[in-house]
This record gives sequence, C-alpha cells and structure tokens, in this order.
Amino acid sequence: MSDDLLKQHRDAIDALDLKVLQCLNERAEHARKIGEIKGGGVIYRPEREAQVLRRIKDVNPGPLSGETVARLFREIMSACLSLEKPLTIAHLGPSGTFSESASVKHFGHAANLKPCVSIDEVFRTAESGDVDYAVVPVENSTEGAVGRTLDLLTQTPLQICGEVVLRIHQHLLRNTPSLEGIEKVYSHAQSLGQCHEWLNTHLPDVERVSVASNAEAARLAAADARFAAIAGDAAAERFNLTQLASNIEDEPNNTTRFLVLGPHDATSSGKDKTSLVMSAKNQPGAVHQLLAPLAERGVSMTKFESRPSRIGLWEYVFFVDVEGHSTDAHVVDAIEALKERAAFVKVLGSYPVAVL
Ligand SMILES: O=C(O)C(=O)C[C@]1(C(=O)O)C=C[C@@H](O)C=C1
Repeated sequence: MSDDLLKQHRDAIDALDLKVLQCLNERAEHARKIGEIKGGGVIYRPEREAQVLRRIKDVNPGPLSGETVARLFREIMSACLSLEKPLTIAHLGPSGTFSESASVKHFGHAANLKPCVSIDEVFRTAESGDVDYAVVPVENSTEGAVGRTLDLLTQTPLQICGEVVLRIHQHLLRNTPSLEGIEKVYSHAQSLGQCHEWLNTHLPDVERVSVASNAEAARLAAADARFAAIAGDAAAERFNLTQLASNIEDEPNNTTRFLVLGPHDATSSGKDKTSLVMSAKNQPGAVHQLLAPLAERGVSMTKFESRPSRIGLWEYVFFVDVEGHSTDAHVVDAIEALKERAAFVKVLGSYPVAVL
C-alpha cells in the first residue's frame, strides 16, 4: 500500500472519529436529560437496555460482528447511565472471580463493583440497600445448580431483573512456567469439578484442594511456587500468573448463568423470562398436576430444578423458568392456576433474555 493511500484512510478515520465523538456526547446528553425526567425514580432500565442491544445487532450491516457492536454499545450505555447515576453492584469476590466478569459483562466498566465474601453476603448487601444491584451464579452447564443461590432466592425480597450467560474457560495457573513439582492444585469446588477429567489425565497424583473462590486459589498459587490454581483469565491477570495449560474445562461449552437481583424486576422487553419457585402438595402425582397449567396455556418451561425444602423431610421446592413476562396474559393466567394448585408460589421476577 502506498503512503498516500494510507494517509487517505487515516484522514478518513480522523474525520469519522470526530463524528463518533460528537454522536457519543449527544447521546450522553439525552441520557442525562432522561435521568432528570426520571427524577429520584428507577434509573437502570434492563428492558430498554436489552431492546437497544437487540436492535443494534439486528440492524448491524457489518463488517463488525453483531457480538462486537453489542459489546461496544454495552459500554456506551454503561457510560451514559453513569451520568444519570453511578451504579454499585455486589458480587461474589474477591476481585478476579467469574462473578466479577459477569457483572462487568452485564453492567459495563462504568459500574462500581463491591466484592463480597460469600453468596449470603451478596444477598444481604443488596437487601440492605448498600448497593444498587447484585449478581449471583445460579447454574453451570457441567456442575448444575448453585444450591445456596436457590435457597436464598426463596426468602429474599429482591427481584430478578436480568440474567448473564458467561462462557467459562478454566486455566492451570502457576507463578513459574513448568508443570514439574506441583504439590497441590487449588480452586473452587465447582471449578475442580469442571476440570475433573483433565486433572485425572494430566495431574493424577496431585492433591486437589477446594477453596472459597478461584481468585483465592490464584492468590495462593501466586504466593508459593509449590502450588497451582485453576481459574480464569481475570484471576490470571490480577495475580500475574502463567497459563501452563489453557481451556482445560472438560465440557467444551462450559457456561455459567448468573442472575441480576435488585429492588424491582424489569418491565416487558418483548423477549423475556419469568422465574418462579413453588412447592407441591405432598400427594401422589402432585408435581405433574402442578405443572399442567403451564402446558395447557401454551407457556414454555425453559428450566425445572428441584431442591429439598429444608422444612420437612423429603419435601421439595421447584424452581421453574418460563418464557414470557409476568404481565403477558397467558403467563398471568398460568400463574393464577398454579397458585390454586400449589402449596406455595413466589414469582421471583421477569427479565429480558440475555442478549450478550
Ligand atoms: O432510556 C433510558 O431510560 C436511559 O436512561 C438511557 C439508557 C441508554 O443509555 O440508552 C441508559 C440507562 C438505562 O438503563 C437505559 C438506557
């Protein structure tokens, strides 16, 4: 390419950058005005954010991919929202966990993060109003449900207002670039489970030790060359560790789903989910009878999970996700019918299906 041609393209980029800059600030000005109209009301509007991101993906002509433009607009909205009111998000810490990555993926980099020591503390912090929203893991494609989150959901006054789906890549991390002489591998129990086969093949005789978080495992590995950790990119970066082996999760589509909790749920975005928890009366065929109103009204179930109720021996509660919003006529109808049949029903919230 000639120098002339290069200069022409760079001049064009310089001119476009000024336009982009002007558009960004005009957009931010509108967001600020919207903030004034909202007054002291709810600033974060998950349904509107989902609609903005879906539209951008739909109308995107390329060559940038839909995923890429959606990520860029995620950050633009994050910055615009912070002009209206900076948000603080509680998540399972310490810094470097997948919960932190999920929080950033959903709220963008302008949000302030508050790492908490346990899932219980994440709930407590959000319930006390110390933070605006919380992000908690709820299920992993390899390891299944996160029981503590499900248990706390049944009791909390918080509502689910969003979901985040995160691809989980696990790496073997150490502070020295060799697989020789590793005495222990630290990680969170879920992550050790996700890499079970890899560990059996590559480090069969090394002791596996579960700790409170992957970030804690990375911290231990950073402090002592005898130890390795299994953790993700964020922890590797934070503790400056070498990736001795990358993407060691047994299941190639290893994915964790997180819930966003807050004092309100979301209004309808046009493509939503509703989460419910209920218990069946203790009699034969009760679960089948309980769920029949959903099928009869054409409400699709996207998740069904049972959990001991912790009240009576061999009694269970059921976590059910359905397609649609709790204000959609057929969902309203189905919930009414469920209430007649179930011993207990709680609507945990309606929220947009994850876009990113
Ligand atoms: O539309 C709004 O309610 C806004 O506040 C604007 C905006 C945006 O930047 O598009 C910002 C924050 C909200 O969560 C949703 C959208």
